[in-house]
Amino acid sequence: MVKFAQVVLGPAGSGKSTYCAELQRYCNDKRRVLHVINLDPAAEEFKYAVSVDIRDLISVDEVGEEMSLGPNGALVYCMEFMLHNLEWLEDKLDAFVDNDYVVFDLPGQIELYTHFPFMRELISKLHRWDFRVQALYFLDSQFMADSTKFFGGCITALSAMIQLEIPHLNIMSKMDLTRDMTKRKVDEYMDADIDMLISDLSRTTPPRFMKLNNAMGSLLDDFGMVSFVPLDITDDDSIATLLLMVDLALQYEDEVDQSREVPDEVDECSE
Ligand SMILES: Nc1nc2c(ncn2[C@@H]2O[C@H](COP(=O)(O)OP(=O)(O)OP(=O)(O)O)[C@@H](O)[C@H]2O)c(=O)[nH]1
Ligand SMILES: [Mg+2]
Repeated sequence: MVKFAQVVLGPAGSGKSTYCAELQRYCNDKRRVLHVINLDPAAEEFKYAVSVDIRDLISVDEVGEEMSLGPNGALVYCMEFMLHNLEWLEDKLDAFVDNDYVVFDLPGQIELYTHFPFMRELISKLHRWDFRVQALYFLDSQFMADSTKFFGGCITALSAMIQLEIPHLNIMSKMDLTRDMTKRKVDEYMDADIDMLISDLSRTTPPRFMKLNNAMGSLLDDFGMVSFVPLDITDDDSIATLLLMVDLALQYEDEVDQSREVPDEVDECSE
């Protein structure tokens, strides 16, 4: 029995929850079942139908009040609490059937993926529960404003990828906000030429950082971290292209086709 999961991560405000909502709408239109799981214990409202909500287990507000923790401490506590009570999540996910497609909407505090082992442990559990998992790391298009920002964003994406050790796609979200940029400029960032980025960076940083810039550049290049899939949430073709890429990576269609074939075989046997 196989299930499929996208984990949607990235900095605060990068468009993760909006993507989950739009992907759910798109899948509903195509009559494809998609469950969205909210794993943000500080979330306040949703634009999607929530199938599982971490706030039914624990929320930042409760923890903040009862333990006198600030918002980030409370968030870390909530994630730890969930990890210690993973049977709660397992029970909920057990209700889904073979080939169901699940999207995890995660909090925007990137230290949860880069400094703490929560996500890594959660993903290893998902694998044990027969999920094929794909990470989508969101950066929003304002990260293309300059190469310093872009570099910083790529480094956080790399850090998350190394921590999680699962198939990873970098997504450049909010592409509807880049309509006044030339296609050439956009293409330059979607599949960035590392030498060009480094020389751009060298113009804006003091000369003593040159070696560091070069080292970071070749690190990002080695991991293929400077290429992005553009996502314009206002365009269904853009959503379809991204979904197709993830489906191919997860071999979703193969699995669905195979399970469609099973009843025929059973019929043949019973004849
Ligand atoms: N123009 C535009 N705005 C967007 C897009 N996606 C999200 N937004 C806006 O950006 C803001 C943040 O979007 P969210 O989807 O809440 O971002 P998030 O990554 O879930 O944020 P956190 O949960 O705080 O980490 C909201 O005001 C959205 O309406 C997009 O594709 N285009
Ligand atoms: Mg969100």
